[in-house]
Amino acid sequence: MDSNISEFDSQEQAPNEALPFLHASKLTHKTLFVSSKFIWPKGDLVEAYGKLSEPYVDLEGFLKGDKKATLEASKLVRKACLEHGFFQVTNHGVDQNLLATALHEMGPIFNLPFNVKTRASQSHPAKMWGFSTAHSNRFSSKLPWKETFSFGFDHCNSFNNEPSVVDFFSSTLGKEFKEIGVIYEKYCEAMRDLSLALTELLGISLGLERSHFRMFFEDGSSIMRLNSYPICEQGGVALGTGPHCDPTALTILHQDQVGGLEVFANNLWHSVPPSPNALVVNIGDLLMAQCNGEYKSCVHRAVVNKHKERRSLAFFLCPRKDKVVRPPEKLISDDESRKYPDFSWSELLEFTQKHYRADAATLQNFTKWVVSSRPWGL
Ligand SMILES: C=C1C[C@]23C[C@H]1CC[C@H]2[C@]1(C)CCC[C@@](C)(C(=O)O)[C@H]1[C@@H]3C(=O)O
Ligand SMILES: O=C(O)CCC(=O)C(=O)O
Ligand SMILES: [Fe+2]
Repeated sequence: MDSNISEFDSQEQAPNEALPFLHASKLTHKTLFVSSKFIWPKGDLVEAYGKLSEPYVDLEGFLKGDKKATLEASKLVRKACLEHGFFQVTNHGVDQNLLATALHEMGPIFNLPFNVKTRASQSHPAKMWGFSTAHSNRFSSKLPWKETFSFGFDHCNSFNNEPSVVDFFSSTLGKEFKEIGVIYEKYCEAMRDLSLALTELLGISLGLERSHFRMFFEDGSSIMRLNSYPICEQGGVALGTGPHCDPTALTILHQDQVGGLEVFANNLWHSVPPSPNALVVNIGDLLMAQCNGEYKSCVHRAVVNKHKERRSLAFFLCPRKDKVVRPPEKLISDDESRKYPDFSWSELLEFTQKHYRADAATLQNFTKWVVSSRPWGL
């Protein structure tokens, strides 16, 4: 992993030469060549060894309040989180039509004309919302082979000064996108409800009050990201999203049936074939810090596809920005065993947006960065 704090600080904004290239490949559906900016180090390109045998957690009984089913589900979640931080959930209660519609409506969004996308692009590297093409305005190498559209979702109706999803769509994409904005607002509401329910399972699995994490997140403001991965005929050198842990707490990913998500476990990459009735869940850095490293933040990536465009929707659960991340006493044997400093979500988020490109070692490097800047240390 060659990204480091100074690289991000020192580089000037990358010229947008990637933009025409990506659009050229999309327009002609033929990849002319892969610009060197999209080529990843060989260490990041090691092929997957096989399929991941992650647990499929059936949530039906848990969501109905069945005590035995809840215990069973929490045991499966615990096993997955101790191993690699990744599992899938079935009977999750999210409306299948809403899931299908949210995936389908990504078409009109990503097929918008170039000038509309440019107007709705992330206006400044530190601004997270809107379109981004290969993050070419933020990075100058190892560009991800993807277009993204990101927006915020306030769990409690603009408590965190986030505009509503509907207002964001209308103001950013145009009034004709109001109805699509309603769909994504409903989608985010469903993801909020499911992710908060999952925090209860996580609390139970750690021997905490089931409300412990729910209370920490319920008045938060989460990140919603639509990912479009264009066809890349020259596979083997580019990556849709490079190896990383999500800096956030917990991610619920809904993917189409193309495939490309991979998880790093037992020192090997494993593919995660899409499962039509399941949603992917992975633990992020924030939750790993909240349990003092007991659960693993999932290392994952998205590989490119030579024949088909791939789409996914990622809901990243986040608390309020001023919330301080500190493990409960029950999970800390003594002060010496603290692996991470107390920090606010806004500190970690700002670190990933202004100083360090999130990768598979974000939390470790954030810890070094924080401890070096605080005279009292950890
Ligand atoms: C807090 C965040 C930063 C990223 C979006 C959310 C959660 C996932 C992060 C990300 C996807 C991890 C891989 C690198 C990244 C730069 C990307 O490829 O998009 C990350 C996101 C970001 O910084 O925009
Ligand atoms: O699209 C995928 O399969 C993974 C995307 C991802 O990991 C992310 O956006 O953080
Ligand atoms: Fe991710």
